[in-house]
Amino acid sequence: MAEEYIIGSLEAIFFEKPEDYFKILLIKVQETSFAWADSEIVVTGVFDELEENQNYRFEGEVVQHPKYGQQFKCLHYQKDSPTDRKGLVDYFASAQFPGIGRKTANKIVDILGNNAISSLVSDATVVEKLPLSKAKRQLIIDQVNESYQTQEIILQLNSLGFGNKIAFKIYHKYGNQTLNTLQTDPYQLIEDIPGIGFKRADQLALNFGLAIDNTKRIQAGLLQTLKVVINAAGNTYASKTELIAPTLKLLNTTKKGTVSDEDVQNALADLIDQELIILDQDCYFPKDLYAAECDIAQQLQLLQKHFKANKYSDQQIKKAIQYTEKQLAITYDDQQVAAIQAGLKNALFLLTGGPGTGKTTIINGLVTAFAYLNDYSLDIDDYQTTPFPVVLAAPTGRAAKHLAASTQLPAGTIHRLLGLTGQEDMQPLDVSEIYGKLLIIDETSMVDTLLFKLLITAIPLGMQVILVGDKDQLPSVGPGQVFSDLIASKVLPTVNLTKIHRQDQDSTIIDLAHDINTGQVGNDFFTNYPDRSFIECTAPQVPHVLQQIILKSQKRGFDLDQVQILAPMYRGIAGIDNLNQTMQVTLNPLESTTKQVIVGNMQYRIGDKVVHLVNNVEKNVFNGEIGTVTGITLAKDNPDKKQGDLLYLDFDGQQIVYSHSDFKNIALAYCTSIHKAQGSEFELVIVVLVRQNTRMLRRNLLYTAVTRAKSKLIMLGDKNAYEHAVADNSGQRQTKLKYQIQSLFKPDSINNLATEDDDPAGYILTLEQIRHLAIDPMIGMANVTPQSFMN
Ligand SMILES: Nc1ncnc2c1ncn2[C@@H]1O[C@H](COP(=O)(O)OP(=O)(O)OP(=O)(O)O)[C@@H](O)[C@H]1O
Repeated sequence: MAEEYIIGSLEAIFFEKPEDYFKILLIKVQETSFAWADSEIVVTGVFDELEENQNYRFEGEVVQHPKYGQQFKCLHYQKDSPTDRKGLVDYFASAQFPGIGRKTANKIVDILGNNAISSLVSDATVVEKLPLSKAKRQLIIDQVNESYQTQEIILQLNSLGFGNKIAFKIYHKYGNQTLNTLQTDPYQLIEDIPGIGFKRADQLALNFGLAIDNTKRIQAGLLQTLKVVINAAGNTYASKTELIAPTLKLLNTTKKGTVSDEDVQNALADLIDQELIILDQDCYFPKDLYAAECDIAQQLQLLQKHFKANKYSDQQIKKAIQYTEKQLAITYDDQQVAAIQAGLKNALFLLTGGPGTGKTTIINGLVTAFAYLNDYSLDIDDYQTTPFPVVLAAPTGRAAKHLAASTQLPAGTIHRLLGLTGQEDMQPLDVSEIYGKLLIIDETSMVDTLLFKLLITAIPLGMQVILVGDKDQLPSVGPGQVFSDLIASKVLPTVNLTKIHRQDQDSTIIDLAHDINTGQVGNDFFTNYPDRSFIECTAPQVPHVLQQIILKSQKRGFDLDQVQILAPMYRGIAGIDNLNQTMQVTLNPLESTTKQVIVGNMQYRIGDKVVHLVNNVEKNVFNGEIGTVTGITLAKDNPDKKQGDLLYLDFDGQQIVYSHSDFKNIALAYCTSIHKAQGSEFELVIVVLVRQNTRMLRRNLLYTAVTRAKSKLIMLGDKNAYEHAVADNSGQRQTKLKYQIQSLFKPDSINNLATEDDDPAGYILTLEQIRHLAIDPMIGMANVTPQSFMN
């Protein structure tokens, strides 16, 4: 269909969404290619900055909006440059060209003719024909370029396959150097423009005829490989071997020539010279991760240096602990007392321990004792004008809520604390400074190197910091293993809690977690207890067995949100994707009247359990949070067709409406990855490990999965997959943070309280042979009622 057009001036911008340049405009019509009786028309589309009263030419089509009637949907637009004598004279004599009056404007049009603007845009040297001062000539070129070159460049970017949204981003970055940059160094776009990766830049480069062995291409290939290798392994650096071969593979995919090993080695040396890759003792770092590890170590040293040691006497601390014990009606054991003392005495203190060892109990104790020593009120209402002295934060929304509930104090996510939206395209340079006297971070093992760097550099000197976590859990999703590196440095005050305090007579889950942690698959590993059972089955049997378990658990009173299935991988018959489909069919089947929204190969229906995949501070939902679909409006029933289908989601009582562009941020959550469940706990956890997952199976993965279970645990799958997981303690990542810290701290200068793990209280029991599929998965859970979980 031929495109229609409108020429008209901008009267008003009704609506705009700056993040994706979408706007709704009211245009005063001058000319149209179609019949239009009104003097105005509404135009919608993606636009860069527009000037009111300026004439534009819009190309596109007339559409019928169900509510607002006929509108013009614009696909391309440009400033409509005057091409008649009067328009041109008005233009050059306007306020845009200070110092040029009508007389000079007439002269300009005499010399350059009615095509004056296009001549100036396409060839700046024509300005020399004008009998004007150098400054005025420059003014004319600058103004004309600013007004008219933009659209030329956007049109060219469009013709290279960039949509308007990304084209505007590119143009804003490079201005009138856009086309030059694209032709000479398209790989620069990977660094500068979020959304452009190596593949797209390489396509562009090869189209522009860049040689296959061009140094910039090889360097971009190396940087891309480094990024991929690091993200896949979670390390903060790569070895040379990890870099060279995959880079060659990446670059030699075209038939236009080959890149040699020597070319890659030379390009690598160049990148090191330019400090775009940092080489430190055979380790190749991306510069941001290298800098982050150095900055973390330095900031830790600064915090330590500026901390007023011996602020409180031993006597004062003793008194504060006695007060706290009385206040909280508790008697701390020796380890716990040591932890509270260390937290009060040091600039930075690390507290680690497995489930039930009293981490939360100590956070509460520390806050109470700290407030007592400093005579601070812990009543938030007393802080209308001054910041609350104790700042509590955690890496996920759920962990933050848990922290707030267990301390009865305000707690938020680290992102919110730092003023990050969670959708930053790049590592932000600045974050909000933290105000307060004591900072406590829970679930620190989930914080990656780059986020930790932002956090630690936002802490004012003099503020005390307590990092709490379980060092044996999975490390962060992003590169690094900050919490365990800090502990492993052995130069920072640390207490490793080993005594289990949870007094649950029948609970064997915590013992199992501790066994896993010490690498023991005792004979009772696969035994069924009142609170846990194991069902042996192969991958193809998993979906059916799970169906039976879930239906039974429902009969026994477990709500859907109390039960969580966890698996390590997405693909395969026992993978997360297939298990979600199976569970959806079982728990929320499609019936003739069911409304559903289809997104790729996923369907969402009212009642479905969903997980949020990214942090969204604006909507106050975070990566890993689990919610429910509570409503659906299908596009066909939505008067505002532009919105398409809508999903109404409930995250912990918070209602959020999601339209099409948000759907990529959610997934079904009957089954989630173990990583996504970090920082959350559920009454009943069902873990699925099968032989196909062997590549992923590590001790810390199974430990993290098992410790998500509050009261019931069902393990499902291949016995040897579990045995393999327990045996494989190779979950350590490659980082240099530990060494960076050690290089700045003298080991003897710190009062290191790290306690070695006690000898594991081993349960050496005989292996019970189970005829698993015949076993009731809820074995031992017969007396469970919903009330069991209410207390
Ligand atoms: N000294 C103590 N005396 C009595 N009970 C204690 C003591 N320390 C901890 N507890 C109890 O032990 C249980 C576990 O403690 P807490 O919740 O602090 O551990 P945690 O390490 O935070 O566990 P998780 O990581 O599983 O949440 C709680 O019920 C707590 O009240």
